[in-house]
Amino acid sequence: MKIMFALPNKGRIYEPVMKLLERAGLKITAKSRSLFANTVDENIKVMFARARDIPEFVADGIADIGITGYDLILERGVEDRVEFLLDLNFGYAKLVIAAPEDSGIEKVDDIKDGMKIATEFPNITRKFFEKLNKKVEIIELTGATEIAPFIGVADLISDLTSTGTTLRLNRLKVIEEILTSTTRLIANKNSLNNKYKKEKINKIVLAIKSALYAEKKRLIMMNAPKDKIDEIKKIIPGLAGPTVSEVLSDDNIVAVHAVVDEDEIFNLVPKLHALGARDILIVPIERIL
Ligand SMILES: Nc1ncnc2c1ncn2[C@@H]1O[C@H](COP(=O)(O)OP(=O)(O)OP(=O)(O)O)[C@@H](O)[C@H]1O
Ligand SMILES: O=P(O)(O)OC[C@H]1O[C@H](OP(=O)(O)OP(=O)(O)O)[C@H](O)[C@@H]1O
Ligand SMILES: [Mg+2]
Repeated sequence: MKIMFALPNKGRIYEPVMKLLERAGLKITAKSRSLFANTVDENIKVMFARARDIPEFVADGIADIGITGYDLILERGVEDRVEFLLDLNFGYAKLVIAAPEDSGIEKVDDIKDGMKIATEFPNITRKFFEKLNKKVEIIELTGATEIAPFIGVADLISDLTSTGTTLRLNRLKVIEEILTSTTRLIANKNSLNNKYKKEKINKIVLAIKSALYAEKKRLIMMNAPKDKIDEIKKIIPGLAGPTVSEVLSDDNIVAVHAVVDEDEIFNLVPKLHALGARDILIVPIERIL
């Protein structure tokens, strides 16, 4: 029995998804006809689709698992029909309501019934205004939404913003945040009820999890004076404390290695150096299980 894994074929999250899978050891081989691909595991097949279509494919069981944006899952309205397995913590964007800087619209209360709002997210946006009991007109666009207020197509937009550059360049200001989105690993619920498929899916989850975890960690290795080892142990947080091993050529020196947070390295290295540690190596880690 095979697992079908749906991945974005292009767009913002294509590159980070490919890199993550490679780090997770789930390498994609033999990309045939560009829509399908094999992986290093002959029972895990990949299909490439638009990120926007992946929620539906996973909900319907066309794919057993998939990677796509949280925003796109909500827009399709399939959030109750899929299982959320992992937050991959990239593809960060906020869906916001924005208005032209000089529009006089400062807050949601300033939005009047009958105003037009352009968006690539008609369903989420409609629901948002329904909750507020406002009768706005939704204008569905498929991209470059930012232009809509300036060509008379809409009064406002509901669009994604990440760095804020696009909004700023187009002289638009945020009125309200609707949701925050990141990239997610999701699964079909029936697939998780199938013992064989569940086992395979768990393998994928573990592999991706270990790669995500390793991303923020570094392996630090050094030679240190034996008599300073207690002090060194105190300052190295490490996963399970450092490993200390003998250096054959020198009785007074020990080799130390430990896994530490990437963010700790900057402050840690000078302290280790001051304690006499030398040949300090900082190495990226591919996976931690
Ligand atoms: N500026 C951004 N920064 C980070 N993530 C983003 C940004 N814009 C969109 N995303 C996220 O990327 C995912 C896919 O969106 P994207 O727009 O890349 O897909 P697409 O519409 O298939 O590609 P394209 O826009 O190139 O046609 C969505 O879940 C979205 O939230
Ligand atoms: O806040 P920023 O970092 O500037 O990013 C926001 C922009 O990114 C997305 O567009 P994308 O590049 O996907 O183009 P699209 O509008 O054609 O989908 C989004 O729709 C915004 O336009
Ligand atoms: Mg886009």
